[in-house]
Amino acid sequence: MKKIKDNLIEPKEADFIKAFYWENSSLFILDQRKLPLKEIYYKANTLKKVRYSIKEMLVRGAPAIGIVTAIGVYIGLKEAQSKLTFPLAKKNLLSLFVRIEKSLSSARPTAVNLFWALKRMKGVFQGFINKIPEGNLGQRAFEELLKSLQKEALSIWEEDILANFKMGEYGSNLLPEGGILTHCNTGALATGGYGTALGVIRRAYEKGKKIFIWVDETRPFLQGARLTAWELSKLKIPYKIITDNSAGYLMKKGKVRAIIVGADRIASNGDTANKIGTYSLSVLAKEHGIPFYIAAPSSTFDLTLASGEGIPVEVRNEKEVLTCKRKLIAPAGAQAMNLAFDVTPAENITAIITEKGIIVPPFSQNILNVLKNG
Ligand SMILES: CSC[C@H]1O[C@H](OP(=O)(O)O)[C@H](O)[C@@H]1O
Repeated sequence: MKKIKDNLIEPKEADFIKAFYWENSSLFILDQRKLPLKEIYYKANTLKKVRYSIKEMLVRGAPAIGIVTAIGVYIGLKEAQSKLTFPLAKKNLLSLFVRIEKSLSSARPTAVNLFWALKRMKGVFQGFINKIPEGNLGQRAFEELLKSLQKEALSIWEEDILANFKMGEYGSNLLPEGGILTHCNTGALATGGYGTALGVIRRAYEKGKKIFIWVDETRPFLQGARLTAWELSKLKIPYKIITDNSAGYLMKKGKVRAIIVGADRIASNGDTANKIGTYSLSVLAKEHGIPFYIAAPSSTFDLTLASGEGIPVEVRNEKEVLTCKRKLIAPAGAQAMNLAFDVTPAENITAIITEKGIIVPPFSQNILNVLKNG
């Protein structure tokens, strides 16, 4: 690979581009802000760079954010190692972990996968230091801790890919033939690989279903027009990009047989946070009697929440709405409200496709059953 400038490396060639890859203890993140025109990897080898890549959406998508967060915990500790003196007091190691956790948890608020991953990593961390009887940690023990954390992060990644395959299998049986509408990006770029909602679409197509995809452009970040279209082109799945405002009329004209989207946080009653515009789609789907599916792994559920009321909705910089390619598209001094997500009420959702099985209403009863016994 050639290094084109600090931390930006352009791959010579790649088969199916991954949202990120791990090489010599460094994380290379595909800068999704530059797709589909440029495929450039950002070398995230410090905690600050990992946090930056999540916050600025070089990497985005709930499951992908979770995996990168998990790897970020390892990178944060690895980076600190050279500045530590051993034997290291446990309390100092704990405060180092808390600093890393605080940094990553403030990157983006809505995708619960970020916090789920932090909790998984903290469990390994806590379990490890609890096994160290004395108050201090030697260099060798620290190396062992790093190995355990790296192993946990990589298994979170592998589990996600497997979950995608299972969701693809379950969901592809649900999808009808004909026009399928999807919103935002839920493919390999938003996950550990393969995709959630786009993984269901991909699997249905691989199984020979005659489907055609309506791709909501998904302003302002254009995850649909730039990322989903890019993935579908590579997969040779037929699609057309539509403006977000066209979805309703296509439904009225009978062009949409089903809608399938991803999720960033699902409450225990089935209320679901997803990219802004999802709620409107769900209302239109209900109006037109069109099935509305959510595809998400179990790591996207937040069972501490009774309903979607408690889901934090990210508000991003208004510049993302007011500009295009850094050029102002609104009058000078104009202001914008840049809600990055909305919450779809459970009653608008036909079914939630997970790697543990398909959850149907009443969600408040069935979510726990499927997630526990699936
Ligand atoms: C695989 S679900 C991805 C989920 O995340 C997206 O949000 P963002 O691009 O801002 O990270 C969108 O809500 C997708 O449904």
